[in-house]
Amino acid sequence: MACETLLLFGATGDLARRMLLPSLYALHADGLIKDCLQIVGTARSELDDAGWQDFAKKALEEFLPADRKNGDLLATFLERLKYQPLDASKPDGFPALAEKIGDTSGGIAIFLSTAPSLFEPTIAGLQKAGLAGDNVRIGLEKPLGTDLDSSREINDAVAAAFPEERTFRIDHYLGKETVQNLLALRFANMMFEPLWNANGIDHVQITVSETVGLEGRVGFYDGAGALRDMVQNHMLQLLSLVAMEPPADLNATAVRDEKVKVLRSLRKIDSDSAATHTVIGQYGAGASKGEAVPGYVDELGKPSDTETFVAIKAHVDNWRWQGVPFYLRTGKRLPNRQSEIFIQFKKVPHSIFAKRGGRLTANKLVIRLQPEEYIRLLVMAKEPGLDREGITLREVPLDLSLTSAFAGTRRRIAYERLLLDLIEGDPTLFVRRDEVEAQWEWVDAIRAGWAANGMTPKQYGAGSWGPSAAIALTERDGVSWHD
Ligand SMILES: NC(=O)C1=CN([C@@H]2O[C@H](COP(=O)(O)OP(=O)(O)OC[C@H]3O[C@@H](n4cnc5c(N)ncnc54)[C@H](OP(=O)(O)O)[C@@H]3O)[C@@H](O)[C@H]2O)C=CC1
Ligand SMILES: O=C1O[C@H](COP(=O)(O)O)[C@@H](O)[C@H](O)[C@H]1O
Repeated sequence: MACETLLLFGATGDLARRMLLPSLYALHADGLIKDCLQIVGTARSELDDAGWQDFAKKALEEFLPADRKNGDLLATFLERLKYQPLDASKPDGFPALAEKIGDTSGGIAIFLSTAPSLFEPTIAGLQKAGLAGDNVRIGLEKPLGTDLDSSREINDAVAAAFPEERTFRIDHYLGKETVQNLLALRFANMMFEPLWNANGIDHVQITVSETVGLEGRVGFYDGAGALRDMVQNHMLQLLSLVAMEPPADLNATAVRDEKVKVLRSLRKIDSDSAATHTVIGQYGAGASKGEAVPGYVDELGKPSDTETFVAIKAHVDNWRWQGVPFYLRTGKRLPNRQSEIFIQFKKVPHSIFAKRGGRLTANKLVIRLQPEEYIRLLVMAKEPGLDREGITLREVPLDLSLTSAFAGTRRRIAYERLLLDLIEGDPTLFVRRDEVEAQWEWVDAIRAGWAANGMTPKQYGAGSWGPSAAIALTERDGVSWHD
């Protein structure tokens, strides 16, 4: 039987250059994909096989870490690569693509790394050329629409050719090692689960902060904004992993069933609550990592009301999380690149140290996703001494540095895992249609609330933690952001 093909749309794009080709090289170098698997790239650019191999070689030279570069492996990797020029918006080029692929009996894993406006014609073309059979899976890069309606349209177009079990929607955060570790932390340890609810937890914070600005993605970002670019997908996926019930199994259905229950339990933020439960900002000129940087509209070259920062106070209305706020915050041009989940536990019900001067701070758990990966539990300890003038208690960290605990293990980039799962057909770390749609439904209501309240982004200086209103959002509840 013939071997499988990986068919990559958007083969000449930025994502292919920075992430997909380096990830595929890593899978090749580690012997994780079959020797016979061919990688067929396609885009409009008029390249031949050698031209795309050259493109890939340059991308790998630029984006592979020095210790991963190996001339022999690079040569054998490039031999896998074939290229077919194609305008995916037109059906006539697809038969030539099918011909390039050749024998499809080994199956095809398709990855659409193109704008979603191309998904519909691409799928129609694939179908017509006989490239959408039972042994074909399709991976879809985000964004999956701009709202619930457009997302449904995309999902319907995909579903016309690919049933849900062969549709793999990418959220690259699910491929990150520490995100998966969240499942291990919660469900492979006995100590957290009894406290992982409204009785034990005061509030949760999820921060995904970036130092970068527009990074050349002007056209896309200004039409999206932080809510749709980051919250609708990555942050709601993180929230659902933090808040979900223990799945009965690690299989795709069990995990996704539990996540979607959380997403459906999110309390709607609408025109009544948008102004009190959300804050939007847009960066002005400032400094990033010590260097002066222009503001968003200067980078963009025109006035804009697009938010580059959003903070939200969310609630999961179910038994487990009643009364526990989930504060979400994400933005561009913030002081650090830092993604983390911060769990603030409740205070002990009674302090036996109070009369002796001992002051208690409630426990905290920090799950740092990037740039470093660690899990840190802050616990109270007594300072050594004879305590003649009272007991001094201090918060001390119990640290699990994943980087050092697994020092001999290479940290893979998210797309390595996701591409391998797509090739092998494991959907666990991909997003199901009902999840995406629940995410859009929640986000759409927020956007409608902003419009109804005439909310526009407040300015914040590049290099700051967003508008001061974002600080007020939590301080009103007596909570400080964990910076
Ligand atoms: N870059 C990133 O970091 C991220 C990107 N994404 C998403 O991934 C997708 C790809 O992003 P990115 O690589 O940055 O985008 P680019 O604009 O860099 O690349 C787009 C790719 O699509 C191809 N393309 C454009 N029009 C057509 C067409 N009519 N027919 C066939 N191919 C076409 C382009 O090649 P050519 O011009 O030769 O046709 C190119 O290969 C986008 O949806 C983006 O939002 C998501 C998360 C992060
Ligand atoms: O999907 C996206 O994610 C990146 C951030 O990803 P990370 O892995 O670097 O945290 C973000 O910059 C981009 O705007 C967004 O589209």
